[in-house]
Parts: sequence; C-alpha cells; structure tokens
Amino acid sequence: MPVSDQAFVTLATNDTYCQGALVLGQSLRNQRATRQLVVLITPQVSRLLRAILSRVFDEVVEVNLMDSADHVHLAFLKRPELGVTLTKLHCWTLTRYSKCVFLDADTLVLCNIDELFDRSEFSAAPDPGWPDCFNSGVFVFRPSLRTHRLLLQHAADHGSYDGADQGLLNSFFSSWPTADIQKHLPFVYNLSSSPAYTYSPAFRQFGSRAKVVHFLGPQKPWSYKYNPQTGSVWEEDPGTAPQHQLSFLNLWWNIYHHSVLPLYERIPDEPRQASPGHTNSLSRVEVPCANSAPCAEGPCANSAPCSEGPCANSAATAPGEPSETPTVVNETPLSSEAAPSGDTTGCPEIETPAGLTPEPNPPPLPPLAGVAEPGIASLQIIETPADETGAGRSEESRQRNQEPPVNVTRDPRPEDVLEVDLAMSVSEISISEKVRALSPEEQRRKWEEGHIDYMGKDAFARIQEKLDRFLQ
Ligand SMILES: O=c1ccn([C@@H]2O[C@H](COP(=O)(O)OP(=O)(O)O[C@H]3O[C@H](CO)[C@@H](O)[C@H](O)[C@H]3O)[C@@H](O)[C@H]2O)c(=O)[nH]1
Ligand SMILES: [Mn+2]
Repeated sequence: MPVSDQAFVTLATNDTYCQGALVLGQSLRNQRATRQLVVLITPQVSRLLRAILSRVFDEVVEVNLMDSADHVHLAFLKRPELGVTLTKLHCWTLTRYSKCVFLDADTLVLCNIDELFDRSEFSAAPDPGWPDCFNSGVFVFRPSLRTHRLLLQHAADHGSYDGADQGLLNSFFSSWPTADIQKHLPFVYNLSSSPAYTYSPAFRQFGSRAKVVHFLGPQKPWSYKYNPQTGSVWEEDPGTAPQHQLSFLNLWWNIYHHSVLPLYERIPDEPRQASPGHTNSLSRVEVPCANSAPCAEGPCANSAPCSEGPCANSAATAPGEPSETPTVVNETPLSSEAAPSGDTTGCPEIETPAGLTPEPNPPPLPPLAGVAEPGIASLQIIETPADETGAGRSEESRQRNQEPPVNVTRDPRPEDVLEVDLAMSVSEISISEKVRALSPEEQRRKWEEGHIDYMGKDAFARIQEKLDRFLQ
C-alpha cells in the first residue's frame, strides 16, 4: 500500500548530479517503493532536468543552495566541491512527511528497502573509512523545522570537521556510535562500491545481500563511458577494477540507458529552452536501441514508474514554526509509459568471484604536519536563495556574511552556463559537464533581468577599472 506521508528524499544541486538522482529514483520505482519520491534541487538545475525529474519523482522541490565555503576543511577531505552538500540539511524542512529516508544521488537501490521506515531518527550505516562515524549517504530522519534550525545553529557555532554535511551531522547526532544499536543500519544499506575501502572476503561472503550501493568518492558512475552494445562501462585500465565494482557500475548504466535516456525523448520543446543561466545539450547520433544491449546481471532494471499520483502537498507548516518550507516547482503525474517494464523481484546476485584477492595493505597514514589543522571553527553558510535564480547571493546576504563568496563548488559562477552533454553513438554513451561563459548578449540580458554579479565582473572595482582604461 502506498504511504503518502513518508518519502524517500534525494538532492541534486546541478544537472550532473540530476543524472544520478534519476537513476536512483528509477531504481526505487523498479523495486516498488511504496513511499513518495522527492528530489530537492537548487536554482542551478535547468528547466529540462526539472521536467525530466518530475517524470520519475512525485515531488521536485526547489531549495536554497547552501555552501560552507569552508575550503580549509574541504581541502583536508580532498573534495573542495562538497561544501554544497550542506544543502542536504534542507531535507528537514519537508514537514509534510512524518518520516523520510535520505539517499545520496550517487546511490542505487537494489532491493525494496521500505523496511527502513520502521527505524527512527537518526539511523545510518557506518562509514567504511571510519566506522565510528556514520556515512551520511543513507539515513532515516524525521522532518522538523526545529531540528533544521538547530542543525544550522550547530553549523554556525561549531562548524563541520569535514566542511560538509557528514562532519556536521556526525557531531550533531554525536550519540550515534554508542547510544542505540537500532540506529545502526546494516552496512548492506549503504555499501561502498569503492575498491579503496572494500574488505574483500566480507564482500565475497555478504556482497550478494547488498540492498543499496553507494558510489562514494570522487569517481561517479556518470564519470565513466558506457558501451550499450556490451552493456558495460569502458575501463581505463581493463582488468584493474574489482569485478563487483564493475557489476554495480554496469547496473547503474543499464538503468540509465534503458529507463532514463528515453525520458529525454518525451520532453516537449519548451523546457529544452535554456533556463536562466543553464542549459542542457544533447549531442547525439541516435539513442541506441533500448532493447539491444544485454541486461546487466541481476534484475533487468527497467520497470514502469508506479502509477500513484503526485504527492498531495497539503500538510501545513507546524503551528508556531516559521514558514520556511521549500517550493514545489514541478509536479507532473507520472507516466506509466516512461520506461519498459522488467523484473523487479529480489536483490541481484552480484558477482563475488571466489578468486578475489585481498586489497593490498593500506598506505601509512599521511603526516598531519603541514596540513592546516581543522580544529573547531564556526561556519558561515553561504545561502543562495531559491528565488534568485542563477544570480548568486543577494546584496543583503552578502553584507550579512561580510566576506566574499569563495568559489569552492563545482557549480558554475553566476556568469557561467553549465551544460551537461550527453554524447551518444551506437557503441558509446558518455555524460560530460562543461562550463561555458555567457555570450555578451546573454550577459546583457542577465544584467537587464537584474541578475547582477556584484562580487565578480560587475563589482564596483571592476567597473572602475574599465572606466579608468577607457579614460586613459
Ligand atoms: O555538486 C554536488 C555535490 C553533491 N551533491 C549532493 O550531495 C550528495 C553528497 O555528495 P557525494 O559526491 O555523493 O559525496 P560522497 O562521495 O558520497 O562523500 C561523502 O561525503 C559527503 C560530504 O560529507 C557526504 O555528503 C556523503 O554522504 C559521503 O558519502 C550527492 O550524492 C548529491 O546528492 C550535489 O547535489 N551536488
Ligand atoms: Mn554519495
């Protein structure tokens, strides 16, 4: 029975992560998830991707981009782009749901995981790199504006020891390691596919029970190229990646190829027009025949989205709480023809060949000397309001923060256009991201629309410079 007051929630702050969100959403549909599917997006997401997301998700909710701009801690994590993951905290504002399960956009659901809703806040699985911390890619939470406020307060008071959401959430829910074993999700609900962390004998023993695979780390499934004829990703150094990792990557691409790409075909022309500041281009020869590629091992991950309609977006803000609820930007009833149907039963039997060799000994711990010690610092969260589409921060919020924004994100600067390029041929599909500077014409239009880049090219100092040059 569908449950309308509970939801699976994910986040995508740009068109690239949207590709992951689409595969995740489709994988939940394939596994007959009985809860609502919600994706949080930020203004940077193009109109085309919003339209496509609304074919898979019940709700596409626009929220403000939050960025820690905490480059010291992020440098320590070696992932400068992850400051934007603080946007995840907005999931607590989804108060029309009584309970939710958050899943990173780089996760893939292999089995029905509705039983996670029997758990309570805050439940998560251990992080493979430091199991006394939880990994924040999969967690059970209860939306509450109060918790949301406390989390932001915690960030402002104590900072995040990794500059991103996982450090913040671990220090906020600090009793997780010891208080209640019920709040420890089994590792199979957040199985890292990264070879760097794999305990191979355990993988061989338990890998077939995987329920959610998480492509954590800098290399994502969409960073690979895929051969639709063989149904497998192109390996840079063939034979080096562990077989189980390839199986998961192939499964991701199989869903992308069979269930996500066809959605691009059915979008009317209008959303294909560039949204403010952002476009999505399809440079393609022809979509390879959806039925020509052999199915990846495990269930052929193609089935029609559930037919239940979009979520009733009716729950009111809790009494006395500020109405900082996000905006629902797109709700289109799901189309039952969105994808071909397929087997949805059971978890896949992921290959765990007996011949797996143990991982080599890990390298010694890196010396800490010379690295800025993160310590405890307060965090100034830079928030880009959702109503300032593509325009960066408002003058008011800039003054409030009293420091220039630091461009530590992978998101484009306000004057840039982010393009996701889907290149397709019979034997290769690839997803690439490129940032293109706006043409003078586009820049003028943005200026006229009031999207002024006060901190960048339109800053007073830059204009002064131009004037000086002109007057010389
Ligand atoms: O530019 C970005 C970057 C991230 N995300 C979202 O944030 C999530 C986390 O980022 P990801 O690249 O998946 O991080 P991980 O490689 O999984 O790294 C770890 O560290 C992150 C920062 O603490 C945590 O958010 C993750 O859950 C944790 O697994 C993504 O899945 C997306 O949902 C975006 O929408 N846009
Ligand atoms: Mn992740």
